[in-house]
Amino acid sequence: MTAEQAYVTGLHQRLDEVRARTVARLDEALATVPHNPQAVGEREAAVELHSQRIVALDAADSGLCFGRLDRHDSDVPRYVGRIGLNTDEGREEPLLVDWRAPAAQPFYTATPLHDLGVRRRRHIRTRGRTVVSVTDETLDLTDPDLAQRSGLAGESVLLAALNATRTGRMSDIVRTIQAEQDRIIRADHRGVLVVQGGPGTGKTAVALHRAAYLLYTHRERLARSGLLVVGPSPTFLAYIADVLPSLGETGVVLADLGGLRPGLQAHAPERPEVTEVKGRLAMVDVVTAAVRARQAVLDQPAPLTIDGTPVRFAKADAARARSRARAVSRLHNEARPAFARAVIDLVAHKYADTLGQNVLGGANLLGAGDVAALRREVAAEPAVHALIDRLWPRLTAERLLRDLFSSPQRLAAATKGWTDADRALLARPASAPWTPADVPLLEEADELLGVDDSAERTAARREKQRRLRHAQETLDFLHGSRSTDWETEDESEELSAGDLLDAEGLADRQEETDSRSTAQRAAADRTWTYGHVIVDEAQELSAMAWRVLLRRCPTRSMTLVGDVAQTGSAAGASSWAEVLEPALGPRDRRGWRMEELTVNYRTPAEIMEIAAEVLAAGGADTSAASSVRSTGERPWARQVADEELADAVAEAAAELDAEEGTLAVLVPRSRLAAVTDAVRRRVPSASADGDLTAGAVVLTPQGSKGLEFDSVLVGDPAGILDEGVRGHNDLYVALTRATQRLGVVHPGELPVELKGLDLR
Ligand SMILES: Nc1ncnc2c1ncn2[C@@H]1O[C@H](COP(=O)(O)OP(=O)(O)OP(=O)(O)O)[C@@H](O)[C@H]1O
Repeated sequence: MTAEQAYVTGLHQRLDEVRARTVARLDEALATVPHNPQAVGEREAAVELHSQRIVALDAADSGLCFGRLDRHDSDVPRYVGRIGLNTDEGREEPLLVDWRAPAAQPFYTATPLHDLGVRRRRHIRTRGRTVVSVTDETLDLTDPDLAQRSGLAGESVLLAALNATRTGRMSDIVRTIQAEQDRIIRADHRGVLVVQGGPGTGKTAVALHRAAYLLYTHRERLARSGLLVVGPSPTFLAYIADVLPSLGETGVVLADLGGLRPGLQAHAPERPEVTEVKGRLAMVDVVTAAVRARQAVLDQPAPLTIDGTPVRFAKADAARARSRARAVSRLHNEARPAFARAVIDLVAHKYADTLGQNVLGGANLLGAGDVAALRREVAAEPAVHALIDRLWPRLTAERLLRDLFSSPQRLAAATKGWTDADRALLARPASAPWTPADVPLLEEADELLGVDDSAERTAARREKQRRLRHAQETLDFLHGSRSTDWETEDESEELSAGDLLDAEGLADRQEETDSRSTAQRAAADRTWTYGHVIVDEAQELSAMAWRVLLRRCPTRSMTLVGDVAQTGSAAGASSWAEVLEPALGPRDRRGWRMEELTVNYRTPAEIMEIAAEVLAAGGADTSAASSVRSTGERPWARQVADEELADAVAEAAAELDAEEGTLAVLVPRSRLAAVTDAVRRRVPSASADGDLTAGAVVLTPQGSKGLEFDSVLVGDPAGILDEGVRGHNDLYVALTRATQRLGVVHPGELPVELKGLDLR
């Protein structure tokens, strides 16, 4: 241990040196005064690079080095840690190998049967900069202890990590990644990789470590294109938010479906049946029909008056203008200027016809120049613009959908062939808040609307002209104030700003450079396409949501992790093929490939036994992953009268809250408000807003997706079974959130699936 302490101290010294040098470089970059737009860009890039590096170095400080490999063919040990470090001279074996580098892989995957040249694997545990323990594994088949081992790498270190009390924030697992997880983390980035695994198999952990691995391995490409991680809810995103920064990676966009649209937080709750309808692929046709319905023709001719002259705009004119516009662009707003031009042309010609006839009482003798003048007159007429707005309004996605869902007539026209019951699910007032399931619909609408940016372009042109004028004035002033008295050589050789720049260059220089990071720019841009997209709890996504994600990632470099046995939403998937084939084609024929995780690291065996019964009763064709550990603590059930449920749950919550670690109370949605009130009265530290670090939290099973707690208390399991669209899956999710202990409080009979619980 003393030798390892000396080595680790050396590594920290090296880390400090590298950090000091990076800080100096950052200071240097900040101090430079860029003289042209390119230099501004270079400066920004240097500042970004050094700042990122400092963040990564700081993140690596805690637990810097955690492994050592002794190999058959080398006397020099290989140390594995959070980042790579080398000496200035560089030497064959780096001081520290980044856990993501190929040279570190044997630390995670070497076994006695496939030792990959490794003789001994050493796990080094540190607190701050102090080594607190060293655990060795010899990968020697003749080792007498070998038969005792389970095949888990670094078993005692792993079990210590798994038994640790939870904080309400997920932490990284770099020290104890298991071989089956490592294979997925390092899998080829191309194509769609689906990771199926039961609860607690580390899917989320693997997905996030894969993000860090890909950023390390494809840094150049992903630094430009960005990486998106999609999770099921804002609570979940808060839960995982620390993992990537702790691995030194901050440039990743984290979003849930409701937060994926720039500038919108669509998180209002919604009935599951409504979410299901909105998630159907048929909604593409509904949105398409809604857009086309806004490209109207007239029911009857529209009378117009241009400068006192009546002009009749007929139904056929509207139809002609519409076909002309549709021929110009598929996109509604982009086609609008063409529609406006067509209407103005048609009105101008009619106007010309009327005037020409009026003047001469016979054939129209007005020339092209006259018609052009009349056209300008027509274009200035407010009534014509009102007509254009009525027939082809400029639309935002938000306006389109609000108008659609709040109008029974529009809705009926856009959902031909639907049942009245399904249609009724879509109806809502215009003031209703947005929900996550609306986001794919809004995006679908954007795709059909496009943007009519002619106004922005005109404004940008004007702005550029303004800057040019200002720049020209500045240059004129500089020239004007320049000394004309060329007395000395020196002075004549002095360059003024005007010699180096023309007005255009100066105007460009005033244009703001975009100094936002890739992640910031990506998150603010709906049309951004990412280099890689990772989706957690991917089984929950609807067909419409898949379209959004595939649009964000046309290269299909994606990792989808989830468990089809945990699907709660009716819009989600019960088999990967069912959801992915329509969008991606068949498995393994370049459509998508699948990897599986098989070991449950979270839930103790005692609880998994019960959960497996629930899974089987729900008719799942998968079996639950096996647990790596047992706690010896039996899960229990307590029966209470229905009207006492909230108080009894609060009582039991207070008992569990006295135990170490975090606590979740999970109840059906219909009980959420009453139980939350009761629990908050008994356990004052309980969080009201889903803050997982508060100690105790009350959630629905749906809201607990992807999370974990030391203690879980399920209230009214029969209610969970009854209320959910896939009730057994919901109860399965609830039971498998526990890392240590589980209690169930039930009114009435205990559901048969839970008969294995100890009765209290
Ligand atoms: N190799 C590992 N070393 C240490 N801890 C691990 C390892 N793998 C998983 N864990 C821990 O197990 C727990 C479950 O992991 P995670 O949340 O990633 O599972 P999951 O498969 O996403 O679960 P679910 O589908 O139920 O949400 C976490 O606390 C995680 O840190």
